Amino acid sequence: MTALVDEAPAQNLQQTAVVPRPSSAVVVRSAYKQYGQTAILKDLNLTIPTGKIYGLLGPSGCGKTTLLSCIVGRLHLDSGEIKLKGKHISDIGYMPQELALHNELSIKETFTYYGYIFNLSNDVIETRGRELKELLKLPSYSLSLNEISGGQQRRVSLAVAMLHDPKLLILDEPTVGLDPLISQSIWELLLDLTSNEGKTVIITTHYIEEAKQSQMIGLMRKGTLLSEASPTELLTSCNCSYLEEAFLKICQNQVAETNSFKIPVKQPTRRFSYARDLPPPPLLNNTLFTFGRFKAQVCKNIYLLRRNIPFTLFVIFLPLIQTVLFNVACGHDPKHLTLGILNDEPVSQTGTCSLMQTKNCFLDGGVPVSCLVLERLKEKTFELVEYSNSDDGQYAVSENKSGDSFMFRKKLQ
Ligand SMILES: Nc1ncnc2c1ncn2[C@@H]1O[C@H](COP(=O)(O)OP(=O)(O)OP(=O)(O)O)[C@@H](O)[C@H]1O
Repeated sequence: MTALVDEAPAQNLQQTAVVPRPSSAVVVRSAYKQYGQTAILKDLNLTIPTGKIYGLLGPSGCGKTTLLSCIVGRLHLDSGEIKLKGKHISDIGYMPQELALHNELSIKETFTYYGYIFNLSNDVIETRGRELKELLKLPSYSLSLNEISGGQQRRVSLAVAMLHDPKLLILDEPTVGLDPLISQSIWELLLDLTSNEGKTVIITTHYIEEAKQSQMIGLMRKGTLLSEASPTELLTSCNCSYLEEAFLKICQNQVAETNSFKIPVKQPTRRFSYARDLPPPPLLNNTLFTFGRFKAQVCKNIYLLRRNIPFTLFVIFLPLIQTVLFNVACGHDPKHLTLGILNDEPVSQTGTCSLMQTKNCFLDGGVPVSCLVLERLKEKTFELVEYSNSDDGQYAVSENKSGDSFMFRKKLQ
């Protein structure tokens, strides 16, 4: 078993109860995750109340994205537990840190594609799309994603996460690189969604001060949660005016505690060797086929093919050309192919097959079999060059219609 790095356990300012609150939208208990030999999440506990914005803060590389990926089921925990209030994938809207959109699709086509995935009707997609376009100040519907800026693409990605009106929104750095006014309008939208529509939002951000608008803040460092409290509680308990300052103090306290008491990190209660022993994903999906997804994929492929006419023509006409070439090349008799035949069977005194003989059956001693074969070959398109055995030597030369000479070697007796 790999020893996990020694870190102080999380000091939850607000609550350390193991039993989740009944209204919690997400509960994570004793979460462990490692990549290779490196532990990324270490005994992480986190509780996200329903109907609130939960700001997950922490320095780059502390494991925020890994945690969110485990919550949405993209990654599996090595041990521990994640419980979600929602049971279906459509209860979650996830905006990943890296943009996972098709750059060739237009904004409208992107909405249609993701709308179909979540079984939305065309009318709902149209109405929700227009609302989100307005709210998030998106550019023209007809522009494709590779024609708009990175910030605009992030807003399209946010709109896609919100399109199906999920109960839980998981947003990985939605405001990075955005105009402060647009960032502020996004925060206002999120506040409205939580206070008026009872949605829950988990948001990660590098801008610690903007997270002040969350109702709950989780401070993460090196794979553990240092603190989980409301912004006011954090500021009061640390006696600070700014969250940055409070975060710094909490980190310093953690380092001091680790150094003075050498607090060992709690080891995982269970370690697993086989994939089948891994904790179950938070959302179970037992469906083999979803019509909405199928429709979305077909639709997306049609959009992409429409964008690339030469490729589409190639895809349609290549099988056509292949079929014609196959039919021309295979299954025909070769034309103008000179075929020489050395007939060792005595056929007649003149050494040639007589047409008269073909009237009799060869079993009655009438037509030699070789003559029948030759008759059939003459019906074909070969140019036959015949030579019959007349015992006059070991070689014989003959010519075809074009005047080419052929030499047959007689079989030695
Ligand atoms: N697929 C992977 N294989 C190996 N290591 C990985 C993998 N993905 C992430 N890591 C490592 O896990 C650690 C945590 O990464 P993660 O993306 O969760 O951090 P983060 O807190 O979201 O950082 P940021 O704020 O910069 O996005 C990093 O050290 C990263 O190098």
